[in-house]
Amino acid sequence: MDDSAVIRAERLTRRYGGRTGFDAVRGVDLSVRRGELFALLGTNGAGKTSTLEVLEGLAAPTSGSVRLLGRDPFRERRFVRSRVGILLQDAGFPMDLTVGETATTWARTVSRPRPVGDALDQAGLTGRERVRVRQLSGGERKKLGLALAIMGQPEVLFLDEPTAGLDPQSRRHVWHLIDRLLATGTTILLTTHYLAEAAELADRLAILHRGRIVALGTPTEIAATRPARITFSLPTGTPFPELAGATVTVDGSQAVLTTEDLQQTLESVLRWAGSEGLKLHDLTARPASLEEAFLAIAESGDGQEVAA
Ligand SMILES: Nc1ncnc2c1ncn2[C@@H]1O[C@H](COP(=O)(O)OP(=O)(O)OP(=O)(O)O)[C@@H](O)[C@H]1O
Repeated sequence: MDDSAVIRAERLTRRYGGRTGFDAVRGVDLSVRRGELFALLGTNGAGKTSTLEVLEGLAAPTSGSVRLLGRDPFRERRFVRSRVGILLQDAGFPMDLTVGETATTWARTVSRPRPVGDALDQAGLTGRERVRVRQLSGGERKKLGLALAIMGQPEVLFLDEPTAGLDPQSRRHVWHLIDRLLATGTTILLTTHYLAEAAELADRLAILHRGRIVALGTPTEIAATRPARITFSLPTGTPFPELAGATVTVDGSQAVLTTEDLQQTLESVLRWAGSEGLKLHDLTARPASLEEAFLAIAESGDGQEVAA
């Protein structure tokens, strides 16, 4: 296990409802390095929040071990609390306070608060200080949660679905905030259902499925566990040759090839088209996306570990 890990879980399990209860997390091993953004992905109910709460120290593991900044986050709350920021999915703010009052009250509870105006500005709430929490939209409450999570200038930031429910512009704003935090060395663990967001932001990610990690690696490594695709159209009835290493499907004029070696297959296709004097219309060639890898895992029943 990596000694430079800021967050570390070994054989982590979490069960709800006692001995005969439900195992939401079933033996998770992961480590997050200093300064990295690690994304935890998974279908609804896969166990992301259940895992996060244990890593944050908000719940004890049923078994296994967790280290946050080298400490037990559940037993050593005092130590980790001043160094860690947390955005919960449902923050439960007092509804009668204004945004400014909520932020000021929170700033008094952290040891190294940034200026309240700065935290609100970073989270995209400038000009909303006097608005009561009950009058905020769902997206604005999310932003308030973000402002509080970064208030203490944390070394480690846990973000449970930070962009869920945000409009595209606000989502982009949060991405820029995340970029700035990473640039100052913050370590970030986030969950998201937006695969393009994970592909864009994450240094590494894990896909949880039914409480187990079934894929772990960089977004590119995980996408590469699925075959690449080449598509084009050609005159109906044109005979198409067998190509080593590729699966070819021709439906009318539309040809779809899947391959583990995109470059080699593409070369073969272009050589064949050249020798036949054919023009391939609508030609596309691309590696698999993270979304394709995710869907393959989600549809695969129990799933197998696909990368490490
Ligand atoms: N307090 C609880 N008591 C019993 N079961 C729970 C409790 N909290 C969560 N679960 C169950 O544990 C499983 C994992 O839930 P969890 O919230 O960790 O999933 P998730 O991956 O975060 O899902 P989502 O993407 O929908 O937020 C689910 O089947 C859920 O019903």
